[in-house]
Amino acid sequence: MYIDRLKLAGYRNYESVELNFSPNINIFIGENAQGKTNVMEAIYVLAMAKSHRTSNDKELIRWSAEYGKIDGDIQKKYGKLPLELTISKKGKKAKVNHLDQSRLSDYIGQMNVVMFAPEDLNVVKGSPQLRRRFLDMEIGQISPVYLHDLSAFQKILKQRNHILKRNQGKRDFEDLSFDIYTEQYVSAAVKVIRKRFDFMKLLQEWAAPIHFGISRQQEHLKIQYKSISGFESTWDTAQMEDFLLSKLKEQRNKEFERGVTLIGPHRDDLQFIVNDYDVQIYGSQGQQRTTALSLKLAEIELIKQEVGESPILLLDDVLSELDDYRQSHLLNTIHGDVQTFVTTTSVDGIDHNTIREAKMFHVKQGSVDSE
Ligand SMILES: Nc1ncnc2c1ncn2[C@@H]1O[C@H](COP(=O)(O)OP(=O)(O)OP(=O)(O)O)[C@@H](O)[C@H]1O
Repeated sequence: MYIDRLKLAGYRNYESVELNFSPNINIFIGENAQGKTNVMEAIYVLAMAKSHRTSNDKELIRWSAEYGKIDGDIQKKYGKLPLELTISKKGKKAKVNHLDQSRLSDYIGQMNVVMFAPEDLNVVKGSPQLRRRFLDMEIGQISPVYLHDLSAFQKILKQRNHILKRNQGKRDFEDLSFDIYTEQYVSAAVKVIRKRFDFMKLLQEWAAPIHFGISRQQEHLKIQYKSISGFESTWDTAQMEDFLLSKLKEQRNKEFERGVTLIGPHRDDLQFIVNDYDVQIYGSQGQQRTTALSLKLAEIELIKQEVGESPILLLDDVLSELDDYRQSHLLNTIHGDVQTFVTTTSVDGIDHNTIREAKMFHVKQGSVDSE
């Protein structure tokens, strides 16, 4: 799939702009703080109904505007798909094919993007929260059911935490409604973890050979889902539910002592193993970078397989950061098949053939000129 046309109104530093893209490579050049990332972000938001760099939607609205609007035409195998997202102080409204969507979780996934930005390097070395967010966003793109399950889980977690907080410090607390919440919590938590396990397995299958290639046949990458509950990936749903319930019983007094739910997908993590050691702890910066790149390339392949179309690739400020070998590996993988957006302050350090083939956009203070 590719995005043909994008129109921004009242979005970040854009008052109003309309852009037509190449289905292949599009390069956005400009000095710092001119609005290059804002365009990448807008494409991402159009796909995910959420920014990759803030959870506060109000930041997306231009300072002087009442609302921000992103609309774009996506070309898919079966034809054109117009998407529209309006962000106001009251919330977000989405349209597919000019028709209002009542639920955002039904909207997400119409258009698939893979974003690779400098902060993605933190997926390996940053906090577990970043890795969980990575997982949730990626699974959500290919599985709307996952987004429903995740929001059901978050709701029940909040309710359960509320009871724990209200009764914090009590020992041997007995309450029927808490037991009912716990049962609902277990079933919602296991649904989320089950899907994460399945996704990780698929991602690992794609990422391992890609990583082997980028590391010049030197490194074997393994990605593991680290469940705080101690689940095994081979367990079925019933085994997981029994196990989680018994763990929660064991931890009951501790949970009331702390006033929060201590076990579940909100505490889980991912682990990246290269040649039997943990890259997060022992990996060099180059190895962490290669791992992050392998993950992104694996995501492209995974989306192709699951959705049946290539996602759109957004490379924000990272292409010139990669050495020649990694850059050419990336460009060979996507060549001619994946619509790609690149932002950069200078074309120095970017492969000449890529520049020759690309449509160039010059960005200056919220206005864009194309060549
Ligand atoms: N809500 C907003 N309303 C108006 N302007 C905004 C808003 N949010 C951010 N900006 C402006 O957008 C500009 C930053 O744009 P952007 O993040 O796209 O930079 P960039 O061109 O990618 O630069 P860099 O190369 O440094 O990453 C800044 O000038 C900032 O003040």
